[in-house]
Amino acid sequence: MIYTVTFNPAIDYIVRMDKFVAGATNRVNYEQVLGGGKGINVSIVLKNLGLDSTALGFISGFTGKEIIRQLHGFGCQSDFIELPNGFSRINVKIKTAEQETEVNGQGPDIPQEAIDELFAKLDKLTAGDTLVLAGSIPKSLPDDIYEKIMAKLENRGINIVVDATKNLLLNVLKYHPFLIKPNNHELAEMFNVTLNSHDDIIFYAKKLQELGAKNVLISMGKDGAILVDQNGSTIHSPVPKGKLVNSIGAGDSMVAGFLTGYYETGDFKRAFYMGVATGSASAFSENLATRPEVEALLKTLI
Ligand SMILES: Nc1ncnc2c1ncn2[C@@H]1O[C@H](COP(=O)(O)OP(=O)(O)OP(=O)(O)O)[C@@H](O)[C@H]1O
Ligand SMILES: O=P(O)(O)OC[C@@]1(O)O[C@H](CO)[C@@H](O)[C@@H]1O
Repeated sequence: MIYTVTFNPAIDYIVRMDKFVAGATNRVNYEQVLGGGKGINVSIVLKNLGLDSTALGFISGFTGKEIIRQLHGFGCQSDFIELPNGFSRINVKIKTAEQETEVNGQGPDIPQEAIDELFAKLDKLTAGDTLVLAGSIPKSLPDDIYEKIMAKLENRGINIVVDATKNLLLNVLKYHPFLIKPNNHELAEMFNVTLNSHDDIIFYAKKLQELGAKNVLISMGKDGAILVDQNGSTIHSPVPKGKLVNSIGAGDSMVAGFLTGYYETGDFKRAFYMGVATGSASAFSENLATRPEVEALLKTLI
């Protein structure tokens, strides 16, 4: 079974307007309310591609109920821990033709008993399971929480995927995650460098491998992606042709596509192209990628 963990799920309130002026009253001409957060997006796209998963994490309040309602609407399973306090955050994504502005909520505090409950659920995972740890964690938690989860699950034959930034990611590398997916900006930030070429990106992706990651997938938005896999092969792919509509969740879709390609074929090259096609299929659509959209783009890549 695949499990995803979202520590800080969100309602994504996506609005479009001609122009956004800070300090003024702005009126939208399009709005959408989507249940999200990185792990939840991964679960939705996995389901769209034909793979079952169980979404874990913490949920709270009226927004939490809506997130679960939408997730179940996609046919996904969930086993969230309901917090007694606060409400799951609302993340506002403001889009104009020129720019995207995000205002992400902070989310509820997570008490120690709720963390213990999550650890008890994770303790039931067995060899052959996959665990996707994705997204930021609320301010109330220490930034070694992913590390603690991985330490507990070490040597149990569980494939762990981590999609996180900075220390949250760097601290888990010694536990040999199966897959990590920083974007090129996050990679540069981690090493405090400027990345000027694909060779630079490959060099630092390999450094992440030296630090312990097995497969390193670097996403580069409209410039495609690079994979350095556990067998030492490196592949680059541009994105397929299409029109950008909404890139929110493109990275999560890429993770879901990679896992689907890998579990269907055991082939990293196929997994990589499936990841790129799935990321782009989401970027080219208002909603997260569907299987027919992914298959259509995949044909243009390989
Ligand atoms: N403008 C775009 N055009 C085509 N494909 C895109 C575009 N943006 C993203 N993608 C696809 O999605 C993949 C992941 O995108 P990106 O690098 O933006 O991830 P990310 O930064 O993790 O995104 P997010 O945090 O918004 O989910 C890219 O490698 C590419 O395949
Ligand atoms: O604050 P985090 O957890 O880093 O990111 C949260 C978020 O931006 O990520 C998803 C897109 O990847 C959205 O559904 C959600 O709003």
